[in-house]
Amino acid sequence: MSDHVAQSQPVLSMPSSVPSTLMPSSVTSKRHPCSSASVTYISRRKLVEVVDGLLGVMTPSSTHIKPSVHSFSDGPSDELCPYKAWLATCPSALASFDRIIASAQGKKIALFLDYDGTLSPIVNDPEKAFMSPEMRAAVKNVAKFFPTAIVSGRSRDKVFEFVQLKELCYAGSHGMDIMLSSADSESKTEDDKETKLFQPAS
Ligand SMILES: O=P(O)(O)OC[C@H]1O[C@H](O[C@H]2O[C@H](CO)[C@@H](O)[C@H](O)[C@H]2O)[C@H](O)[C@@H](O)[C@@H]1O
Repeated sequence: MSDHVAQSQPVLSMPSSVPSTLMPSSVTSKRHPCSSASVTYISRRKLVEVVDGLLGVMTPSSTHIKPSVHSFSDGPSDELCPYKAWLATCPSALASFDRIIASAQGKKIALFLDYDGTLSPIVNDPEKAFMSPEMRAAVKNVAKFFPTAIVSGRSRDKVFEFVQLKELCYAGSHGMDIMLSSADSESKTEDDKETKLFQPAS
């Protein structure tokens, strides 16, 4: 998350493709005073509702494999257990939702999601790591409010094949291959589409 122009409320950019009829009353869209961009103001209650909906669907498929104590602990003292020390500095985002919401205040929010073990359950056959319709709907919903990207070790095409949401950005091959959202590209020229869709990694 990066600092942004908001004063008391989070300020989120909304894709222009979202019809105003779909916007709940706690979300308003206004022309940004300093540019032609449309800026969406979302209430804290709505922010919690939208993100909480995604987390609710995501929690069961998220991998929570606690490493064996034997592989990490050198002795009986908790203080010596590297896994616990690591957790203290890198707590689970799913268990830190309140802190994340608090620190989102006044920031522009973008959402970066992993695919395997986050949006899909871990299964034996990688070709069958399907995303549930509920998960797809939850991700589609958050993408109405925040720029949303999936970053994966898989190829970009494979992740798109599973997810099938044009409104997202996709980074495949651990970020080496990036495709921006193509949801609003229909009206653009072929040159513009090429520039927008295929961004070389730097
Ligand atoms: O960066 P990610 O989106 O987390 O991708 C990492 C790897 O995901 C896939 O493998 C993992 O999921 C498989 C399906 O559930 C599972 O069978 C495998 O054990 C997991 O490691 C994918 O097959 C790999 O190519 C990705 O690098």
